[in-house]
Amino acid sequence: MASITTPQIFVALGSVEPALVEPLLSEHQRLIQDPTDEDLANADAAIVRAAYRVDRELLDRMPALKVIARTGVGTDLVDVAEASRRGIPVVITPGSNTASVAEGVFAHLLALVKKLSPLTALVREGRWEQRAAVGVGDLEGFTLGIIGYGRIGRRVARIAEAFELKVLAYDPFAEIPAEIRCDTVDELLGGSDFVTLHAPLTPENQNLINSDRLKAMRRGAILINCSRGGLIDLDAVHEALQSGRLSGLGLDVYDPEPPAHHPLFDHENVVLTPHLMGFTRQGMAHTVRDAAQGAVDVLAGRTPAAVATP
Ligand SMILES: O=C(O)[C@H](O)COP(=O)(O)O
Repeated sequence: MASITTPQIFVALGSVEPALVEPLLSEHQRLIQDPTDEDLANADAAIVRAAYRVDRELLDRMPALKVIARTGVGTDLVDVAEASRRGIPVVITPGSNTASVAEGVFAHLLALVKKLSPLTALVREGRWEQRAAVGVGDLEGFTLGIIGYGRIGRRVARIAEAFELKVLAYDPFAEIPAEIRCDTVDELLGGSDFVTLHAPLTPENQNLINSDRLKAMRRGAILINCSRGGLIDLDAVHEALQSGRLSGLGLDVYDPEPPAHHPLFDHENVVLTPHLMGFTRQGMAHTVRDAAQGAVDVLAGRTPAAVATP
């Protein structure tokens, strides 16, 4: 007589492409998008997108959960300590979208320096205004300050070399070559024409870029944030754009997401994307597959490639 096996349930918290997950699942495992309360109650594994909060209350609703798999490395919205207290590992996917995010930083930076959005608008309107070129710059010879020197920060530094940018880096936890290392955030801000953030959102890093820090920046600097929205104080940054302290701002991340409209969104020297510099076609394929594979590994009793520590 054939035995009846209860399927293992993978719930997607936030949208994931089924075609990336399903090939990794056995015939006794199934992926559920938009899970109901009952699906959550039966879930063995949760594949969690960046903007989805997994707190104590949600964990209570998933009593059968054996693994959480985050698409990416940022676990600021996952209560890793509580999950670990319940014996639930939190799989992460380091490296899966490093190139995507690092390239995204340069997409924002180049769009701002080369004024792509306003110039596109001019040509679209039939206005051939080459005098606008006086506002268009280059990267070569300027200094890029990188706050957070993990995988993504290091990748940004490598790409920066090809543009012949000078690089400075600050990270209290990472090893940084002496010739580019800054000992304080203010030292980095004061020495940089462009600043990009690659730090995790922790209680200490909340509003890392606030009005005092903005005063430490070079006049006319450009700020790019493709890490976590909570790292910057948007009101202070808006003021800095209006006063000319900042000449450009590139944002991929917000707090909360999706964000309410902020007046700085209307500023012409701003480039805005909806948290997908790490979730490009390629970034999505790698992060979702790595996360799903990690969950499959845990359920099979294998050690996953990487887990978050509380
Ligand atoms: O889930 C996502 O949206 C992507 O993996 C991006 O997440 P990240 O900002 O943590 O890389």
